[in-house]
Order: sequence, then C-alpha cells, then structure tokens
Amino acid sequence: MKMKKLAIGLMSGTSLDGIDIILAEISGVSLETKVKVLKEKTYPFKDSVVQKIKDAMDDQLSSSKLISSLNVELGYVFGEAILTFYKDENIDFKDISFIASHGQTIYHIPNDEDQLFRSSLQLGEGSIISELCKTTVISNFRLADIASGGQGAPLVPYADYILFSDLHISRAIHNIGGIANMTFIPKLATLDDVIAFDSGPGNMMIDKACQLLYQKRYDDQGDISRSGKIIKEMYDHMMKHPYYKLNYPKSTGREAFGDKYTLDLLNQFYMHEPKDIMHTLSMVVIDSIVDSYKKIIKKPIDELILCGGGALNLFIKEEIAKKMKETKVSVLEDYGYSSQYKEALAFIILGNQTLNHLPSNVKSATGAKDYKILGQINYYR
Ligand SMILES: Nc1ncnc2c1ncn2[C@@H]1O[C@H](COP(=O)(O)OP(=O)(O)OP(=O)(O)O)[C@@H](O)[C@H]1O
Ligand SMILES: CC(=O)N[C@H]1[C@@H]2OC[C@@H](O2)[C@@H](O)[C@@H]1O[C@H](C)C(=O)O
Repeated sequence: MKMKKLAIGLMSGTSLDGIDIILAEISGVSLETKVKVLKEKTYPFKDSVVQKIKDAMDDQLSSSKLISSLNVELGYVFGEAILTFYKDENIDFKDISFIASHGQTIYHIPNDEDQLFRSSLQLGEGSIISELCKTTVISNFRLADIASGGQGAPLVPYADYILFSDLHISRAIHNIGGIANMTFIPKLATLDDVIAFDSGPGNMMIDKACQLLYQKRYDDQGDISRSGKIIKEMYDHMMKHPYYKLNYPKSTGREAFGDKYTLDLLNQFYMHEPKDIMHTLSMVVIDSIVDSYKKIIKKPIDELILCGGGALNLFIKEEIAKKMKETKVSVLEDYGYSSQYKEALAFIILGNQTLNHLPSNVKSATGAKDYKILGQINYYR
C-alpha cells in the first residue's frame, strides 16, 4: 500500500481551547508510514459548547439526556468545523480519503473502581461527521484497547514511535496539553521498548487559575508564572498527590486535575499573591514532568522534544531545560512539525492503520494484553 491519500485529523483535547484540524498526505502503513502535513488550523468552540462539555463532565450537573444530545451536537460541531476548513483552505471533499476524529473526552476511568468499570467516553458522533463531510470517518479509538485490558490511553505513542524512533538517539516526546503525557523511545527500540504515560497535569490548572485570577485564557509565554515565587506549603501539598508516585502504565484526566481540584487549591491558598500561586502551579507541572524521567524512567535521554500548547510556555520550557542539563531540550517545530497539531496528525496515522486492518496501540503504554485494531468506522453512503 504505497498510494498517497489525503486525510483529515481532528483533535479536541482536554484543555477545551478548540478544535485542531490538520490536512496531511499519508502513504504506507506501520513502520513504512510516511506523512506530509499540508494545512492546519484551529477553530474555537463557542462558549455555550464549552459549558455543555464541562456540565457533562460534572457529576452534579450531568444527565443521560445531556450526554445523548451532546454526542450528536459535537458531531455537527466537528463536521461543520471541517467544512469551514475545506472552504477556508480550498479543499474539495472528494479528494479526502478519510477523517480520523479523536472526539471530546467526557470521562476517563483508567482503572476499575468500586462499582465502576475501566472506561473512557469520547463524544462527537462519527455517523454525523461522515454524513456532513461525505467521507469515511474513524472515531472512538480507545475502546478496543480497553477491551484488551488496557487503559485506552495514551494512544499517541504509536505515532510518536513511527515519527521519532532513531537508531542512534534516545528520544522523549512530552506533550503539554491540558494533561501532560510523554513517550520515551530508547535508541534502536522496538515497539515493545517504548515507555509512555501521562505525567500528570499540563496546562489545565494554570489555565483555570489564570482565568480566575487574571481574567486571561492562559499564561502567555509563562510570563506571570515567571514573575512569582514558590509557596512551599502549597507546592508540598500538591506534590503529595498520589498520581505522581504511580508506576506506568498510568493515565489521568480532568477527573483528577480539573476545575474542582484547582478551585479547592485556590480556596486553600487564597491569602497568597496571585503571581506566586501561578508560579507554584507551574513548578508542580515542571517538576512532575522532570520527575517522570528522573524518578520513573531513570534512563539516559539524549533529546526531549516538547509539544502541545504548553511548549509555547517559555517559562516551563526553560525550567525543564535547566533541570535536565544532560538532555537537549527542544520543541517540535525544530523537527518540522507544529507543537499544537501533533495529536491531530497522530490520529491520521492511527486511522490509516485501522483502515488497513492493522493495530496501533502500544501495549506497554496502555497495559493492554494485545496489539489491537483501534476505532470504529463509519463509511459514507
Ligand atoms: N503562547 C502560549 N503561552 C503559554 N501557553 C500557551 C500558549 N499557547 C497555548 N498555550 C497553552 O496550551 C493550551 C492548549 O494546548 P493543547 O491544544 O495542546 O491542549 P489539548 O490538545 O486540548 O490537550 P490534551 O493534549 O491534554 O488533550 C492552552 O490552553 C494554553 O494553556
Ligand atoms: C482519555 C483522554 O482523552 N486522554 C488524553 C488526555 O490528553 C493528554 C493525555 O490525557 C492522553 O492520555 C490523552 O490524549 C492523547 C491524545 C493520547 O491518547 O495519547
């Protein structure tokens, strides 16, 4: 299968900042996969849609009625965003072979709990996207991995392995989105050698605090956090969160580090300067990222590539570089890809595997028993 195809990747992540859409050319499969990014753009969610997503995640405000409706509504929101992308970028829908859509995570239960099954729910109905965009759509990538005993996350490590494995260099790719997740690929690695997990929160606490304390969507370039100093009591309290000590496989989400967690912290430490609160939140993100290498992986890392919107936070990038002196720390842009769109690109690679009846989970990352073909396919007709 060497034929080149055009495909769309769509990602709306845990930070709820918008819908990342990418157009790429893809050929080959598995290790022979070749991708070329052609266009990329982000379309913001309407505030009313963000509110419905947050309500659907909230144990008190959610209802089965809301979830049923939101699944279809997000199908329309995603499909219409793709149609706008086609218009903006002069793309003819007939040229597109497939759309791979991650969907909006509403709830993620990485491990069985009392009365609760390990599960993960992504909304944005593929049937609706397929109907609107008149193309085959692959969605719901996580459940086949869960069926095989995995956590269903993280899934991007497969794409990281295809894009960044190297014979001579050990590389880690750290995505700092709402949640921060990493893929470590030792030199000469097989897929089984890859280590990947969510290191903990990325921007979600920093964003929430910035919105409440400064009425800004995020801490642009990390300037506010840089200007503050550490609140030791708050830092020590936060670093005691049990998630950081867990060994991999492990994944997390808004359930653990979302608005409720941040609001509780702000209530507890309200007497401190806002800029010191921002600094402390950022230092927890930075140290949980660095600790994932120094305390969990404990292997030499030649190159660390930062990506996700958080790679644009220079304070985070500089502090990580200071703490990992033996590693070359760079951003995805240095490798010819944009930080914000790698996850959308990754789902094109995963969707291509699916259409070719090939697996794309990484067992060591999710804890699954087998390599599985991921996703559900809606053919357009
Ligand atoms: N210039 C900037 N300076 C600082 N932070 C930024 C900047 N631009 C974006 N960000 C951060 O990046 C976030 C968006 O990141 P991204 O789009 O990678 O998240 P996501 O894909 O929703 O999350 P996840 O990877 O967890 O699913 C914003 O909410 C903001 O915190
Ligand atoms: C359940 C879920 O949506 N998890 C996301 C989230 O955002 C980052 C991190 O937590 C990662 O585990 C995952 O996303 C990427 C796309 C992944 O599966 O690799």
